[in-house]
Amino acid sequence: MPVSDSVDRESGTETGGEETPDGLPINELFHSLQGEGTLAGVPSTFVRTSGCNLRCWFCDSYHTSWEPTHAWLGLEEILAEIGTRDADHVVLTGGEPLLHQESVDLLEALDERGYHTTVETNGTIYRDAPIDLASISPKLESSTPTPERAPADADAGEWETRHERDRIDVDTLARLVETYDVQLKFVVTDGDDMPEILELLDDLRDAAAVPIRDDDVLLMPEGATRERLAETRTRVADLAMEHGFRYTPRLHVDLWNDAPET
Ligand SMILES: C[S@@+](CC[C@H](N)C(=O)[O-])C[C@H]1O[C@@H](n2cnc3c(N)ncnc32)[C@H](O)[C@@H]1O
Ligand SMILES: Nc1nc2[nH]cc(C(=O)O)c2c(=O)[nH]1
Ligand code: SF4
Ligand SMILES: [Mg+2]
Repeated sequence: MPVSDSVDRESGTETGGEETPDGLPINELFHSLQGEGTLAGVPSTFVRTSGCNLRCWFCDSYHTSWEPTHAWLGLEEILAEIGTRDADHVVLTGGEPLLHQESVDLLEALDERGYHTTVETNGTIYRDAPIDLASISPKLESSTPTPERAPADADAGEWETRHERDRIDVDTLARLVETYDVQLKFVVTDGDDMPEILELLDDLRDAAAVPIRDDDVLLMPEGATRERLAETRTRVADLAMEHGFRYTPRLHVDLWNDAPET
C-alpha cells in the first residue's frame, strides 16, 4: 500500500475528539526487513499509523508527525492486507501507534492469528495489549524542535514546548518495562547525548520493579539518509562499546536510503 498523501477522514486524536470506532489512520503498510534493533534482518510487515504526540526535528516519518496524512482502514482491511504478505512478524509503528485505542484491537487480532508483534513507540503512552516486543525509543533533549533545528517549512512554535514537556514520562516507561519484553532504543548523535541516557536509566531502574539490563539498551545512530548515517554511525558504535550497551544499525537506510515503504 503506497504512502498516503492525503487525509481521507479526520482522526479523533488529531481533532481532540473521540477516535472513530473500528479502524486506524494508516500512512503506509508494506513488507520489508526489520531494520532496527534486536530483530534486525527479520522479514516483517510494517503497519504505520499516522499522528504523533511529539515532533522530533529529525523525524524520518514526517508524514505521520509534522504533516500527517493517512487513509482510514478498517481492522478487517488491515488484517487482509497483512495476510497477503508472507511474514509472521508484524511491526506496528507510526507516528505514535499507542495514541490510538484501536491499535489494541489490531494487536489482539494479530495475536489471535499467531503473529509476532513488535510495537515501535516513543514510550509516553501505556496501553494493555498483546505485544511481543515493545521497542521503546525515549526521546532525548537533542530531539526537541528548537527554532534552529525545526524543519524549515514546519509550524514548530508551540511544538517545541509540547515536545519538551511530554517527551519523557518515567512512570509510563516503568510500566512498559514491567509489562513487556522491551528494548530501549536511543537515537544518538554524539557523546553529548550520553549523560541524559545514563541519568534516565538511573531514574528508570529506580522506578521499575524489574531489572533493566545493559543488553536491553541500544544506541542507534541519528540519520534518515545514508549520507547522514555515514557521519554518525562510527561515533555511536564507539559510544556503545565504551558504555557496554548494544549498537543497532539502520539496515533499511543502508539498503534503501530514505525510500518510502522500506
Ligand atoms: C518514526 S518512529 C515511530 C515510532 C515512535 N513514534 C518512536 O519514535 O519510537 C520509528 C523509529 O525511528 C526512529 N527515528 C526517527 N527518525 C530518526 C532519525 N532521523 N534517525 C534515527 N532514528 C530515527 C525513532 O526513534 C523510532 O525508533
Ligand atoms: N525496514 C524498516 N525497519 C524499521 N524498524 C522500525 C521502523 C519504524 O519506522 O518504526 C522501520 C522502518 O521504517 N523500516
Ligand atoms: S516520536 Fe517518533 S513519530 Fe513522533 S516525531 Fe518523534 S520519531 Fe517521529
Ligand atoms: Mg522508520
